[in-house]
This record gives sequence, C-alpha cells and structure tokens, in this order.
Amino acid sequence: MRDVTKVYQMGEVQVHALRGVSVDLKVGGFTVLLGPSGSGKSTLLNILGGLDVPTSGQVLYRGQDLTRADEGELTQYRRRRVGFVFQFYNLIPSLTARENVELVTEISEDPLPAQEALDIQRVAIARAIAKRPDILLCDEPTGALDITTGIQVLEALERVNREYGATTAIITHNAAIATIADRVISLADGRISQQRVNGTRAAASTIEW
Ligand SMILES: Nc1ncnc2c1ncn2[C@@H]1O[C@H](COP(=O)(O)OP(=O)(O)OP(=O)(O)O)[C@@H](O)[C@H]1O
Repeated sequence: MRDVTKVYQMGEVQVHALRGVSVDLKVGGFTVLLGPSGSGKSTLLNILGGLDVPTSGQVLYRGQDLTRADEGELTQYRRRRVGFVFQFYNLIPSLTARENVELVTEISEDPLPAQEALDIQRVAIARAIAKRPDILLCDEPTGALDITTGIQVLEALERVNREYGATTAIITHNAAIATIADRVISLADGRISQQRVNGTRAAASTIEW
C-alpha cells in the first residue's frame, strides 16, 4: 500500500480515515495493527482486502494494481486470495458449521477439504482459510471473546500462518497480542505512528491480558 488516503463524505463533513499510509505485508509474515478506536485500522484492512477502495494512493498485490482493478477483478482478488475473519464472525446461523465452510469451498478453485479446515478449529477461521488464502485478514478476532477462547483463536491463526504460510494481518486494541506478531504497526489519527519488528515472536499460548 502506497500513500493511501481514505476520505468518507458524511453529508457536509469529510472524515479523513487514512491520511497517507504506506504498508508492506511480507509474504508469510504475521502483522498486528494496533491503535485506538477511530484511528483507521478497519479502513486499512478493508482496503488491503479489496472490500473498500482508497480515495488516493496505490494498492499493489504481487504487482497487480488493485486501485486500477474493475469490480470483477476485485471480486476475483477477494474470492481467490483473501480470507477474512471478523469480530462478529458473519456466520450464517441457519447453516451448520460444515455448510458455512462449504459456502467458500464451493466457489474456490483449489480449496481445502471442508473437514480439514474445520479441524483447525473455530468455524469463522475454518471458513476464512478453506480457500487456502494467500492473505488472511482479521478484524478484532478476539474482541468479543473471553481470554481462554481468545487465546485458542490466536493459536489457530498462528497455526494457519505457520502451516499454510498465509500472510496474516490482525487488528487489535490489545497490546499484549502484539507480541505474537513479527511486525507491529501502530496507527493514530489515520497515520502510522510507529512500526516495530519483534526479534522473537511469543507463542499465543503464553500471552496474558
Ligand atoms: N463507512 C464510513 N462512513 C463514514 N465514516 C467512516 C466509515 N467507516 C469509517 N469511518 C470513519 O473513519 C474513521 C476511521 O474508522 P475505522 O473504523 O477505520 O477505525 P478503527 O481504528 O478500525 O476503529 P475501531 O477500533 O473503533 O473499529 C472513523 O472516524 C470512522 O468514524
């Protein structure tokens, strides 16, 4: 992502959600995005995942300029390359766990068997990884969970990153979670306020909050 800005027009008011952000996600890396409410984390993640488009700047995926892609190309990018996990999971309650995962495997070119994805744990994660995404984007995946369940979710994400090599980025308010990443990007008021590299990554099972 190069010099990305995002301005939302709310009637007369302009909201500057991102004010010139450049980010590189390393292939196979594990990045945590930290920052207070309203700092632009979700906007950044949604643009990386092709769910939203920037007002200016460029988003490049392996040389493909997503900011020049048409709706169909963006849909292909989201469908083939990106797995999403949201805080409230966006699962379909009337379907079984397997059926929620099969929604994805049925439209993917080279999916995991639904059961293999489910064995990793947690339906929302199973659904996100079932397509074997290159990029796994998670918006507050532990936000609504107690600590024990939150750590299980982080362990599952850690495993997906390690075993399937998915380039992973997680949004959190929780600074303790940053220790499991290899890179931590802090946002404040639509800008990157700090970036750091963790020399060693903590195992999700060892963190506390
Ligand atoms: N669709 C939208 N329309 C108008 N304003 C928006 C929209 N989405 C986000 N914003 C505004 O953009 C700014 C950044 O929001 P964003 O959701 O990216 O922040 P965040 O860091 O993810 O916050 P949170 O941790 O509360 O989810 C906020 O001021 C927010 O109100």
